[in-house]
Amino acid sequence: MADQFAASMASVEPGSVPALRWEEPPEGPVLVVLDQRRLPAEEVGLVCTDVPALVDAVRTLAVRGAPLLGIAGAYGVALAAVRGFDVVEAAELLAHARPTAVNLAYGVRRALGAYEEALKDGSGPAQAAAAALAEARALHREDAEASARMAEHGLALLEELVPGGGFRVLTHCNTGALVSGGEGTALAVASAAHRAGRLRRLWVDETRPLLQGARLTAYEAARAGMAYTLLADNAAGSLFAAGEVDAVLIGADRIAADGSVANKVGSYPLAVLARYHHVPFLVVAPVTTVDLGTPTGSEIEVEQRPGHEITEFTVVPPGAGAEPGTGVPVAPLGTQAYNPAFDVTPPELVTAVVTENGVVSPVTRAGLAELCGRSRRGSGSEPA
Ligand SMILES: CSC[C@H]1O[C@H](OP(=O)(O)O)[C@H](O)[C@@H]1O
Repeated sequence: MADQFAASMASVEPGSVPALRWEEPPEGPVLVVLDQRRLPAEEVGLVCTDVPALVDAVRTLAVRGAPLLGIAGAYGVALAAVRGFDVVEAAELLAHARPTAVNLAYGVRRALGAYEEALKDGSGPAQAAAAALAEARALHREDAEASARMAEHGLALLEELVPGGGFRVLTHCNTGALVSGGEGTALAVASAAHRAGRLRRLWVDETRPLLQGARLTAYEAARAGMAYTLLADNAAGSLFAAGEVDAVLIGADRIAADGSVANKVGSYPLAVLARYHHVPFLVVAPVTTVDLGTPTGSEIEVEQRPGHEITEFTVVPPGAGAEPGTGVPVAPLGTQAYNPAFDVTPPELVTAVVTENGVVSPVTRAGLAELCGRSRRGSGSEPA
């Protein structure tokens, strides 16, 4: 199965990488996720035959990125239902696999809701499982559509904010097709600018400690043929000082009702740099990442990850395992490490939030609520 998936990857158009796919082999349905821990060296599919396997893939960031976590969570509920596992228990495990990205709980709730609704309407377990799968597929499609519309709105905003020559855009972490049913969020805007011949340079923060930028954004940018340059996170300040950045484009894991943005750690310092250097700081996220149930940024739970991600340098070589703690120590044994996966940027440092329903700038509670209100499926959601 994994080989088939890898083989299918080879034929994938540059820039559009299937980050996950539902498969129905004779031995029973599975969710195959592209193991992002092994990129860029290997394109290997991780075959999840049950929910614990998917939960482990989420926790170890084999599958990652807010919108994709929502899609994976929804398929996970469907997997539990079609394989006759305890669906409510599976939903609980999935929704709490990682705390910060609101999309995960949202996707789980979407599929669980469809399953329970079907049972309430008198359907049997098989039909209810089919309803959960249909909802996961719907969420997958919706996210792809949202990605395309975010790219349109984001490109139009860049044209407005950065008139004249091409854009030199700095991005952090990874926000492309690897986090989405489509081409992603912030990186989808950069891809649209690239296709329009307007992307002069994509500055790619390596994004310590898990190097999503160096490993994943560089991989996606190279496949798409973008003009990109990788930099150490610490070097971003000197790029701003040299006047080399026209705009910052980042994604989000949870946007609170007041417009506070939780995103990969290192986003907040970029917002401060952008403000000091009068550079637009743009957050690109679907409305499913806006959580009107969380009033302010101080209520967002920021995931604290294991210290070995900081004290060891871990790159999964081809064919090797991806077990935690298999890295090369870069600090003395026993070193304590502070390793928040995200930080929170206050709304006053965000120039605009770009969603599939449009742009809000400045970022206000009312503006966000209005954008979310335009959605068919409603906005963000209370955590499951
Ligand atoms: C647009 S979702 C991508 C978002 O998720 C990343 O976090 P992680 O790699 O830990 O899943 C990062 O915050 C990105 O901005």
